[in-house]
This record gives sequence, structure tokens and C-alpha cells, in this order.
Amino acid sequence: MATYINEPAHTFNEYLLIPGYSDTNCIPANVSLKTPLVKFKKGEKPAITLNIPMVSAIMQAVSGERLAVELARNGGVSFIYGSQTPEEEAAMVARVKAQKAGFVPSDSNLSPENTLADVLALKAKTGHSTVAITDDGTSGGKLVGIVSSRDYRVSRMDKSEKVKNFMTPLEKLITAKYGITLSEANDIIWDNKINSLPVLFEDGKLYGFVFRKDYDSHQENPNEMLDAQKRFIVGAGINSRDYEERVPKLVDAGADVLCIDSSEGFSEWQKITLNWIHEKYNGKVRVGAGNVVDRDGFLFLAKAGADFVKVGIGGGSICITRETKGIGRGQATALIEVCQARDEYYKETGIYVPVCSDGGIVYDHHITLALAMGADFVMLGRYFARFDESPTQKRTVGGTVVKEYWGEGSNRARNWGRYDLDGSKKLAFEEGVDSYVPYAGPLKENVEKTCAKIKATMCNCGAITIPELQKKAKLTLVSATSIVEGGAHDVIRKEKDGSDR
Ligand SMILES: NC(=O)C1=CN([C@@H]2O[C@H](COP(=O)(O)OP(=O)(O)OC[C@H]3O[C@@H](n4cnc5c(N)ncnc54)[C@H](O)[C@@H]3O)[C@@H](O)[C@H]2O)C=CC1
Ligand SMILES: O=c1[nH]c(=O)c2[nH+]cn([C@@H]3O[C@H](COP(=O)(O)O)[C@@H](O)[C@H]3O)c2[nH]1
Ligand SMILES: [K+]
Repeated sequence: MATYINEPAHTFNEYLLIPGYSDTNCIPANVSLKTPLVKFKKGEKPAITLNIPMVSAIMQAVSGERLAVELARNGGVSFIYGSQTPEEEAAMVARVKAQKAGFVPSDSNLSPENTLADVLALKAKTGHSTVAITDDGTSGGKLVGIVSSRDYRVSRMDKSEKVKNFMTPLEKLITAKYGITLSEANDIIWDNKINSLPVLFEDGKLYGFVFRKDYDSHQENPNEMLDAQKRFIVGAGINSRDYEERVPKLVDAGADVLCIDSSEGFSEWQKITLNWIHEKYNGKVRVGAGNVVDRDGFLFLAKAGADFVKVGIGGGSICITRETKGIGRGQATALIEVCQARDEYYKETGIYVPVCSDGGIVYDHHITLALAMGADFVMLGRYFARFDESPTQKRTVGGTVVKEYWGEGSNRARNWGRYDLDGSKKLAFEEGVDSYVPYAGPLKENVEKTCAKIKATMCNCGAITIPELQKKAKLTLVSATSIVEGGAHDVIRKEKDGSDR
């Protein structure tokens, strides 16, 4: 006989937090949103800790390179979408990693024999105004000079003028030796009032630059997620089919963490994929798995070696999996059950496997609810799709500024081919929709506002860290009528407020 669970599964919107005692230490300025991204042993530190509990969904309309850089700059991590060829995905990861804060490999290089026209063309291509002039015109050649916009006047000079005639030559440049620390480099930049500092190896070959504006950027973005080489941390989605080809390319490109992207992860395919990766890389490549919606699914993936487990089937804003396939579970109930299993697994084994709540976050306070229910971080699609940095175009539809947002299970996303491997295109059915979301401006100000709300609520609950919130939170189910009571009611609103969405 089938198993029945007769209690209905609930969603975030059916819960509220009951405030707990807050002492005077409980102020937003004291709240830390740091949270583990990957598993760790009791007493040890996770290999990657997020500075804010938010990652972006593995989706074409969300996690491109621009969003990945901006989210990392603000404390979270993006998972570059896997619904593209392994080569394209690896190239995207590589471009994110090339934008490291601090020491930057020079991406604009010419030789002394190039011309002003070459400088202008290169500037148009890279958008960067500092060009390294090396003996062989490559980023690793011997530095002979620099051309910046101060070295030429387009209106007064012939475009065929050779670089060697107008560059600032090496002997007039302030340079530093390889091995210098970032803070020493920044001191030199400040003391000499320069915009860029070339860093050279002993033999005069160029290692890279330190730019003044990157220093400023770090001051403005104290939550930056950086690796040991000061490059932005970035994740990448993979699947359980072409991993032998895709994973090595992503690892070579510098991906810091991977995630098997699937609507349903309680499967041997995922175990085989996890095993292959952990054997090949000796456990050094971190990979999350999912999605699951119950205890059994979590324990299966945790034992199979998942570095984190993602929870959620059918709750996403563009999801129609519950309608098309009849699988899924209310997100809150699924999350609560999985987090309980995670805590038991930790007690038994001493291994803490972070849980990610994926999909269905509508209001900012749903993030706080997810954390209180035990999630270590949340994955968001719709939320990030609304920002300037998402990969899609801004459009005006019916007088509203919108951005496009489509599901990975929609035909639009599947076009790149992965679903046709078994030749069953005819039988394919859509599991996601193509839609618009209201445009909401830059990521930074939205994320800062969201985090301010999370911190304020945590203070109401008497918690200044996420683990403390998970321990102390008191949650109550609410009735349908009390949800009405919780909104503005029985007044005539002067304007419609959609600010949270
Ligand atoms: N979270 C959610 O509720 C949902 C998410 N999605 C998203 O849509 C995208 C596609 O998801 P899925 O269709 O679940 O992708 P998938 O690749 O996991 O699964 C597609 C089909 O391939 C099978 N399969 C997987 N590995 C295989 C292998 N090595 N050999 C043979 N068959 C194999 C699976 O069992 C499944 O039937 C993902 O981005 C996912 O996140 C789609 C629907 C719901
Ligand atoms: O049923 C589905 N059909 C789809 O086409 C689809 N695409 C993405 N996803 C999942 O939705 C999550 C994002 O959800 P939100 O927009 O609510 O943040 C994502 O992180 C995914 O888990 C899909 N689910
Ligand atoms: K299954």
C-alpha cells in the first residue's frame, strides 16, 4: 500500500515568527549573516562561508557573469547556468574569475610598434583605458611602458602614430615587484597619486596590475566573496549526464563550487555523479546536489557525499512541475523536515551538511522564515532576475518596465539541446513558463535592503547569528483570515505598494 501523509504541506506564507526576548546587544549592526556554503566536520570551518545567505538560481535568465560578479561583490554566490555547452559555461566562469579584486592580469596589451588606432580599437573592445605595452604585446611580456587616456589626444594626433612615441615609458613609471602585498600596493598607489600600479616579476615581465578603483570598490563592498587569490568566488551548475566532460572544464576555469541541477535529486544518477567527482578530485571539488523534499532524499544525498543539499520541488515562481507531473511538496514543510534530518545526521556523524531552500521566496521575510526553519541559505531566481545585472533585456510592457524571466524547464531554456539526448523531443513536455518580472534596479541596493530586513527580524527574535536564529526561533502557523489581518485592511490605500516583490 502507498504511504499517506495526511497533514497538509505548508508554504512560507502560512508561517510567522513570534518575537523572542532581545537584549541591548541585539541591534542590526551586531548581526552577522555569515553562513556555511559547504559541509564541514564538527569543530572545523567550512571551506566556503557565504557573507549573506543568498545564492542565485542556476538559470539562463538569472546567473550570467555580470550578476555573478555583482552578487559575489555583495556577499553571495551565483551558480552559472548549465543549460549551455560545457565550453560556453566554462568560458563564463573564467570571465568571472578574471575580474579578481586586487591583482588583475592585464587584459589590454599591445607592443610599442602598434598604433593609436590599435589603442582605440582595444579600448572599445575591453572597455579598459589602461593598456600595458610589452615587448611582445602579450600580458606576460616584458613591460616597456603604459598607455592610458592621459597619453594621447585623439583630436590632435594621427591615428597611425606608433605607441612607442606617446606611451609613458617604463623608466617614468612607478612599479612594484611581484610578492608585494595588496595593502603595500595600495599604499604606493595612494602615496604617489597614481591610478594603476604595474607589478613585475624579477626579469621585468608583467605579472598584473593593482588599480586604485578596485581598492575603492573593496572599501564599499566589505562583504565581497573572494578566493585566496582575491578573485570573485563563483559556482556553476552541472547535470548528471555530461559531467565527465563538463566538470573538468569548469574546474580548470576556476569554479569554486558546483551544484547538480535537477528538479529531483533522489536518484542513482546523482550518486554516480557525486562519486565520480569526489573520486577524481579527492573530495577537493565541492558539489551540492538536489532537489529533495523529504528526510529520505536528504539522507540519501548526504551519504552520497553532497557538499550541500538543495530543497524544493515545484515551488518556484516559474514552476509548473506540480501541475504537469504531480510531484512536489509545500516548501516550508519540505524544508522543516529536511533540516531536522540534517541536524540528526550532524549529531550522528559530526558532519554538518548545509541545506539550501530553493524557490518560492516571494517576500523578503520568507528568507528569514527559511533561515529560522533551518535553511543555511536560500537560492533565488525571480528575485535576482529583476535586477540590472541579470542577463536579460529591460523592456516596457503595458507601461511597466519589466525584465524577462523563464524557467529552465521551459522550451525556451531547453533549446540548447540537453533534453534531446534520447531523441524523445516529440514527447517532451514543458515544466516551466516564460514570463516577465517587474524591473527593480541595481542588485546592490535591493540586496542591502533585503539584508537590513532580515537583520531587523533576527533582532526581534533575539538572534544575532543565523545558527542562533535557528535555535531560538518560535514559528506559528497562521490561519487564512489572520493572513488577511496581516496586510493593510479595511482602509482605502492611496497607492499600491509592491515594494517587497
Ligand atoms: N526545483 C524544481 O521544482 C524544478 C526545477 N527544474 C529545473 O529545470 C531544469 C531541468 O531539470 P530536470 O528536468 O529535472 O533535469 P535532469 O537532467 O535532472 O532530469 C531530466 C531527466 O533525465 C534523467 N537523467 C538524469 N541523469 C541521467 C543519466 N545520466 N542518464 C539517463 N537519464 C538521466 C532524469 O531522471 C530525468 O528523467 C533544472 O534547471 C531544474 O532546476 C525543473 C522543474 C522543477
Ligand atoms: O518547475 C520548474 N520549472 C522550471 O522550468 C524551473 N526552472 C527553475 N526552476 C526552479 O525554480 C527556482 C527559482 O524559483 P523562484 O523564481 O521562485 O526564485 C530555481 O532555482 C529552480 O529550482 C524551475 N521549476
Ligand atoms: K527519484
